[in-house]
Amino acid sequence: MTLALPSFFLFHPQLQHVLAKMSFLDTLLFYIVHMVDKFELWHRLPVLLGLAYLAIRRRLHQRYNLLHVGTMTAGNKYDVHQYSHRTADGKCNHPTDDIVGSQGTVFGRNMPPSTINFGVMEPHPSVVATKLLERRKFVDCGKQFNMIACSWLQFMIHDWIDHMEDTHQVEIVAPAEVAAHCPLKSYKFYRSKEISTGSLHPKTGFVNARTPWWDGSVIYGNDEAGMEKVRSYKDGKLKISRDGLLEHDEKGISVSGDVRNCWAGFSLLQSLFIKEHNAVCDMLKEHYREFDDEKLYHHARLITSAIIAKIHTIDWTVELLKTDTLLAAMRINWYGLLGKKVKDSFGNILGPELSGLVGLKRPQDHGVPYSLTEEFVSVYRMHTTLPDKIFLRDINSMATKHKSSPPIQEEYHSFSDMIGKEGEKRLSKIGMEKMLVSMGHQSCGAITLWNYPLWMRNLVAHDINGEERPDPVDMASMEIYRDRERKVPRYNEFRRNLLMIPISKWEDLTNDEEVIEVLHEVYGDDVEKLDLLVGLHAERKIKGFAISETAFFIFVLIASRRLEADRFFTTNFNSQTYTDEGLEWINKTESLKDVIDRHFPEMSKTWMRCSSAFSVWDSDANVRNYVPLYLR
Ligand code: HEM
Repeated sequence: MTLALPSFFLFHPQLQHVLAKMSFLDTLLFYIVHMVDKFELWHRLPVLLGLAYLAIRRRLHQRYNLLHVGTMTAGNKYDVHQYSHRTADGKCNHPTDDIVGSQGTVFGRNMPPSTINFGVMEPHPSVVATKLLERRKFVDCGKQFNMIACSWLQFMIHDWIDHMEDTHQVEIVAPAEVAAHCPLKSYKFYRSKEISTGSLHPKTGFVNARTPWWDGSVIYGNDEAGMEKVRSYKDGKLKISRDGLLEHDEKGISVSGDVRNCWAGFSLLQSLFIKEHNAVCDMLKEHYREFDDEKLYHHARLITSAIIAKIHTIDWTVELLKTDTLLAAMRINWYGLLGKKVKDSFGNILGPELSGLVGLKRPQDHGVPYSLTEEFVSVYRMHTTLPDKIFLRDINSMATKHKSSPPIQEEYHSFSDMIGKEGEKRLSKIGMEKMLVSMGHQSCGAITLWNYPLWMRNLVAHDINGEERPDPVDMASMEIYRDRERKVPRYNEFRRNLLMIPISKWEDLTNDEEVIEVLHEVYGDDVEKLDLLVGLHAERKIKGFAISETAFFIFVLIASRRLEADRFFTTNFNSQTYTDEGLEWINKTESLKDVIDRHFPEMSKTWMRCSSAFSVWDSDANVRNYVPLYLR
């Protein structure tokens, strides 16, 4: 039995194709979602109804937006009991296939590769970058998100994804129309490495150089060699220098799990979580005297990775999507509808909705082996969050009653000076505490058009080993090229594939007349041509959201998947694998502020007025709301 299609979708063959595959129940659920979307309603609904909408959406995306790229079994069976820890390269996590999720596996997809045949140069990426992306005047995020939150983004990206490159180069030459405004008239870069998948659809895929699991590889490395480099081989600990910052090799490159395109704020977070790892080792050693270096390392890695995942879930994301519904949704992902107290007392006995995804009896991949996806990479292109300068605070002065000190006027650094080896040198002069307090007080860039840092249009990018490349690149235009090269659908096709209502005119996207005028200039009247990155930055935002709704729906699917598909957050999230004390450590850590308090006991008391370490530190704390969350 089929239901009549809403008129919005009748003209879009790909979507009809998806609907044709839907069961009767899913078609019905899709109609509910679609009706709510027509009235742009879900985020205005009371919390419980909003949660129901998101639950339906997630179910639909789990069924229709997970595409495996490659053959279904790539690896071998193995004895899970031999691997009660995370391996260096991400192997041996999936219960029956040792390769799934390991370094060097192929990116999955949330939708078929783009079917619309615009050329990779249409319109020219440098035109798009110059006319629609490049920063005119820095737009910040207000008090919602600070530079720690921005660095956290990169800290996570470098845990999960990095497209491997080919040896063939592409050259992009700016056309005459914009050449005078492009810092680089031409630049070269390597194509993304595309390999045959051995399956029919898609026939090719792109390779992830990092382990896609939430395994802390940003500090632990992505393979044996990376792991060996960072371990001290004493009491399970990782290498860290006396000033609390990363150690450096003879070339001045930091010793850490990931060194590519790093900047001082990113390396600061790496140091903070190495400190955390080492503190966990001390705690474990005190309670489990029989543990040797190896056991301490593996347990501390599991615990620290879980803390990172928990902070991202119930602290960072809650600040990114600051609404009651998302506060409830993210806490449900970790603790379930019944909340922390019930879960702490009884464990995960009632399944994903009531007890959360963490601690489920079995990992759940919805029939598609775990990987991160091309679309996930694309929606995380958030370089507009990076500012032009980093302002330093004087932490020796007295904090004012707003727990703030003005930036030291003469003490700021151009952002580009904070990158790579130069950035590391500056960071060691600034020191960890001053940098953390300064980043806490500075708002990061807003995810909007005309906010792409100009300095990134002439960027010296790094090789995988942190060495500077000889040829600078124009990141703004390269990002446009990358999505097209990887056949990620453009904005409108992307929305249709995500069961969202496509736009039919520029006014559906934004009210900003100036933006509409330039969209016309670049894309004419053809909304199908609109690049995903531009659409995500132009889209009207939901109140409280720092990102677009389109990007958010990919997060709804993938944020859950990172937890529910991972054996170490499900079957093995128990005291046998983590130890009792380890679970207790994770349990009592609810936020980044808790981690900061552990290592800098006076810092938040003196400098942080707000509730989360990811909002601007001199902003007001959340006002206590006496209405229970689910009744709001
Ligand atoms: C100093 C800070 C940063 C620098 C220098 C930097 C630089 C780069 C470079 C050179 C690439 C590779 C581009 C390519 O070859 O396609 C890249 C990729 C990327 N960056 Fe950044 N980035 C920085 C911060 C961030 C932040 C804050 C985010 C926020 C989410 C971010 C998200 C991404 C994503 C999603 C990719 C694509 C990865 C892939 O293709 O697999 N980056 N970045």
